[in-house]
Amino acid sequence: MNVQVVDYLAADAPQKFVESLHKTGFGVLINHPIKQSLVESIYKNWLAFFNSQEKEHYAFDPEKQDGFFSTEISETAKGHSQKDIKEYFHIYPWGRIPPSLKEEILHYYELTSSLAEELLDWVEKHSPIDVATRYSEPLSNMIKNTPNTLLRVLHYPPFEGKEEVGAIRAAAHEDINLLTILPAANEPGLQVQGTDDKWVNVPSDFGHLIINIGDMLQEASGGYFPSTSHRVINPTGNSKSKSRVSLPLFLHPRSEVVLSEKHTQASYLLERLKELGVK
Ligand SMILES: O=C(O)CCC(=O)C(=O)O
Ligand SMILES: [Fe+2]
Repeated sequence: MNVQVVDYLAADAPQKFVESLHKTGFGVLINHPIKQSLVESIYKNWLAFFNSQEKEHYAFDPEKQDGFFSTEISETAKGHSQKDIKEYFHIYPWGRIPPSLKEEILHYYELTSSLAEELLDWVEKHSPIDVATRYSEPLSNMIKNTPNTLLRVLHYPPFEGKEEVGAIRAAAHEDINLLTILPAANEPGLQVQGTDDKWVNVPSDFGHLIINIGDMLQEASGGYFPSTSHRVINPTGNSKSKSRVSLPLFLHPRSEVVLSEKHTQASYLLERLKELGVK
């Protein structure tokens, strides 16, 4: 398993990046257009929010799925019995967002969503012809004007010694969506599982932009792009006393977009949520 670190500005970037996605389900970009100062500011401002009581005013809406999800109701990965050790806030442009954080986070949402359109064009252009003919419409089109793309601000709290034995920050899982864009977190821990089942660290230097395939692109590409398992392991040493903040953008097609002969975005999502027992 060798996740490539690709220079976004290099002439052969699209080809190298898409090859890494095909082989590992992950690709990492440097020299990309998302400013590190913006990411750092978001981490700082949202850490202050998570450390305040204000979050309690935004308890998540079970129907709409926007708002704050506490550690008590945090998700349990498929096939696992313990909750992940994390809390998070789900941002949709149409959803509830704390007013003082709104402008910055929506700016980030727009920037990364438009970068995603370019990256989906790269994926399409470098898909083998028999794979590309499966796409019901251009991949970048699938996310145009979508209300379904979700930005999750994640806070993994410092360890207090009271954590349940066996629980981890984020248990092994695959993402359900088309593509995920994730700036490197402020602390390490992200790992991906290779075809030999071994876990390897994803290159996550501060400033790296990590992109991974979700189940919907695996479905749409007939398995050519694998939705690989990943996880966030627990901190050791000094890192135990530190919060970890991360910011995955889960790109979702519009609900009516056809992914495969079997599924639209909506039917696929419903099937997966039923499996997870949340619908
Ligand atoms: O926190 C991270 O680095 C990854 C989070 C993740 O994989 C997820 O929320 O799906
Ligand atoms: Fe994930």
